[in-house]
Amino acid sequence: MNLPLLLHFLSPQSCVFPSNRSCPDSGPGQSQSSARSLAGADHPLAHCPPRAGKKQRYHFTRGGSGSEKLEPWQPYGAADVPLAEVLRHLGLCWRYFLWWYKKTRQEKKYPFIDLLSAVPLQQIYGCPLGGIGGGTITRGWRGEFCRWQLNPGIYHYETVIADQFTVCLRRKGLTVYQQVLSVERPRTLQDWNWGYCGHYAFYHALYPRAWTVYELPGQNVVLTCRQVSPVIPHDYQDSSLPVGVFIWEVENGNDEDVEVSIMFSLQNGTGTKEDKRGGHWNEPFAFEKEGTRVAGVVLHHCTPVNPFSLAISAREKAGTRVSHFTAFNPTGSGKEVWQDLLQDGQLDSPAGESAPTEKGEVVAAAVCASCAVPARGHGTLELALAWDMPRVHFGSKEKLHLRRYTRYFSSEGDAAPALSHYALTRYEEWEKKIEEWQKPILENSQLPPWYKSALFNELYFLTDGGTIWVELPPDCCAEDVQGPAGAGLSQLLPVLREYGRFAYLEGQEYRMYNTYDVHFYASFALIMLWPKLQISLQYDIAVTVVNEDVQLRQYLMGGETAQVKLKNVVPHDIGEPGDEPWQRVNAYLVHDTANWKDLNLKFVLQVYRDYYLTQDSLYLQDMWPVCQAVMESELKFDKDNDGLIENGGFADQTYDAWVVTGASAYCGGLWLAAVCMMCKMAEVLGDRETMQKYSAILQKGKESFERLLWNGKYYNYDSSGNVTSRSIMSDQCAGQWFLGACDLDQGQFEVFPKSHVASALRTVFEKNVLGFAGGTMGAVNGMMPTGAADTSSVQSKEVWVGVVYALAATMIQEGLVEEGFHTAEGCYRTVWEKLGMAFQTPEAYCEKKVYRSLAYMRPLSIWSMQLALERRAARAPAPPAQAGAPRP
Ligand SMILES: CC(C)CCC[C@@H](C)[C@H]1CC[C@H]2[C@@H]3CC=C4C[C@@H](O[C@@H]5O[C@H](CO)[C@@H](O)[C@H](O)[C@H]5O)CC[C@]4(C)[C@H]3CC[C@]12C
Repeated sequence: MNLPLLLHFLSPQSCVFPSNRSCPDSGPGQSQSSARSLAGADHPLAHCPPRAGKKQRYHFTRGGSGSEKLEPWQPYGAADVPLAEVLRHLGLCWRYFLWWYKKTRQEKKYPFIDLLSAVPLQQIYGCPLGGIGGGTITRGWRGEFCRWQLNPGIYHYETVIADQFTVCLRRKGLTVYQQVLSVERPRTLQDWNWGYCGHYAFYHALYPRAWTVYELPGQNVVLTCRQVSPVIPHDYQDSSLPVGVFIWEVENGNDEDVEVSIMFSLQNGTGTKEDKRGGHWNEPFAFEKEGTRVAGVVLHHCTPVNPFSLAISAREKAGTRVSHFTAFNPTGSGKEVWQDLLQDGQLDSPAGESAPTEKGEVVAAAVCASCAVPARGHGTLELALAWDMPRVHFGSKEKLHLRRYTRYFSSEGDAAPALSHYALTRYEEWEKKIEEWQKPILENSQLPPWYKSALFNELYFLTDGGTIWVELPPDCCAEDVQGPAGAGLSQLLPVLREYGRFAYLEGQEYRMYNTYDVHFYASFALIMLWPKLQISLQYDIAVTVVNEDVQLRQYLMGGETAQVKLKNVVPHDIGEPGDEPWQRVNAYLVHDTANWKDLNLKFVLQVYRDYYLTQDSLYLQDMWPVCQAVMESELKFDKDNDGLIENGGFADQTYDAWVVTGASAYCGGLWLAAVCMMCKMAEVLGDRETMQKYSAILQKGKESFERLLWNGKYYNYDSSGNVTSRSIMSDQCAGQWFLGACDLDQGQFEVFPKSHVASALRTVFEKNVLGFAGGTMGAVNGMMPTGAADTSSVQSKEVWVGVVYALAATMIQEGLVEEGFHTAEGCYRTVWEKLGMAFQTPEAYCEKKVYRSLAYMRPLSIWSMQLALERRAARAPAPPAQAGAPRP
């Protein structure tokens, strides 16, 4: 049964309202009761898309006008940090302030982290539009176009009020209903009929798709807008396209025919001051190919840096008419457009382009698709949004980059019509592929619905993480890519030529690309869904390893001066969008990460994990010398030669404000896992000498690890003997997590005794999960054995969502399946439900009031839960009816 029919059968019959402007409790700010009655409701429509069983609600859903009370949480501010902590970091605060002042006030640039003005929390976001690396436009769950990332890595959080869908219904040649499908009542475009009653709409999102169901009060007509973006695992072509499609299904519940028009209006720009700079213009277009015609308007946005065009369009077919309005003033009353539509359900469609805007002027355009829907029948209207910024400069403007999609479409800035046509003729195929991919998981009745929502919806960050995917210039030679040191990687050029270069931000607020200590967690999503992008990213990291940047700079945390990048160490990140990523690495200057203990290990762990999952031997061969080089660097951290590295008495790993001294569960565990993988790789590659070297280290190191850190129940935080060295760290089994993911956790390769791993995980579950916030908010990073949270650092008392998903995966790997799901569920419910942070999952939150760094990379680690589940299912003899189901 197709979706509209399913919806039709489930539609409530009681929601018929006589007036097209009234709402049960109308007015600009709707009452909470109407919102709540839908938001948490057992509204029948909440169960529908996409073809879910009635009892499954595995999407992110919202309803109503959205004014329901969500808790007013705040980004971390000075007031939330204990005085002792501030005093401890006085030097950092001062150095950061000086650096921030120079960056923002003198150089007029974006800082890579702006601690002094965090992005304010808006609990409005829904599913973003667009494929990978071509820019993203996020819509809110109420339908607004509100988050923009067209310049790579740079976000604008601005609702553009002219960007709307409007419906017009006509019966017997007369317009009977015309409504902007928005709950807003703005001061501009006041001749439009705003204030659609949110009570009649319901939103569902299951990334990369979303559905909004609108009942039209008093009309007995139901509209479902299905939003689709081309995000298709293992597809490296269509997944790169900067497009989104809106398929409007119309259900006519009346005994007479109705003519339905959907108008899509869009401002020329993204709601910034650039929209008023002048020189922008609009142009109608029609694009016909292989018998299909698509028509609409291209909005040329002519900025000096990174100019782009937007295109709104609809597909013409028998019975569907497409019309347009080339240019109107979105800051005026909007009367001309409104009346034009009202008159006959179509737009005027003048030929010719609009005059370029004057300075201070803003321009918008509209496209309209109309069809007749028979009595008790249904119709479909297909509209699209495409954006085309093929050539991009980062902040430094040194290098010109061509986006990935220019491989398939023009790079001249004229591709918007062709992109629109392609999207409108291919989206059905995309949907089929998305369904094929998602179906086995959605239909697995043993998986809880919240997990299905979390798994797919958290994936938004792969596109909306400031993501950029570019082509290697055709004339690019090995030295351009490898840098002066010459990495000697045989597959570097072939891989980058074939799959391009991929980078995503650590977070929308932490603007560093491919932050490697964090990508370690998130990389599961990439290796499982777009493995070639993970391989390409690893080649980029390998190149940076062998190169250096001898420039000196002062580091903010300790105040020491040191080189930007040392040879033979993994960088923290590959640069920031405000500068020249890939070219200049290590935008992060809080610590000198050459002394971090986790980065090199995380490279080795990913290399073997990637090899294990892809069986790509050429990749393994290329990465092997790089692994050896970074392990040699790392060996220097084993100062007492006991086979185990020691931390340096500062926050020298991903928990970059949590000090570690001596041997530690986190870095020591990662080290042993990496040493084990070195042995395994040496075995695969037949390198006996290296195998022997690392086997000896592993023997010694395992013994030291157990002796220094095992306390009978779990591994101590560190061996310093400080007051908090017995802190229970939720991430203490990170090494085991990777070993388990590669089936390297038993027999000859067992690194951590199985009984110790089980005991440590049970302790974490009991203390950090159940003992924190009533067991409902995931796992706190650090917990004292007494049952009080470890408050020794700002980060020990935080919950890190991505760490929690990784912990849950480790639990599942170790057979603690129920515990794993309970642990992860706390984070999903906290972020997506309690805090209203849909599609902006933060790095961290505390038990009360504060969170840190919205829209963050690490939570993509939820895909490691999926890997763990798939592994278990593959290992278990599946009962015939439930093949593929996890066994609790
Ligand atoms: C003016 C402030 C609002 C108040 C001053 C108090 C400060 C002394 C500290 C309070 C909070 C600290 C910050 C917490 C987080 C940070 C993020 C970090 O960057 C990335 O963080 C990841 C961990 O979340 C890490 O894994 C990544 O590799 C990092 O790229 C940089 C340090 C800091 C900003 C930290 C600094 C000190 C406080 C502001």
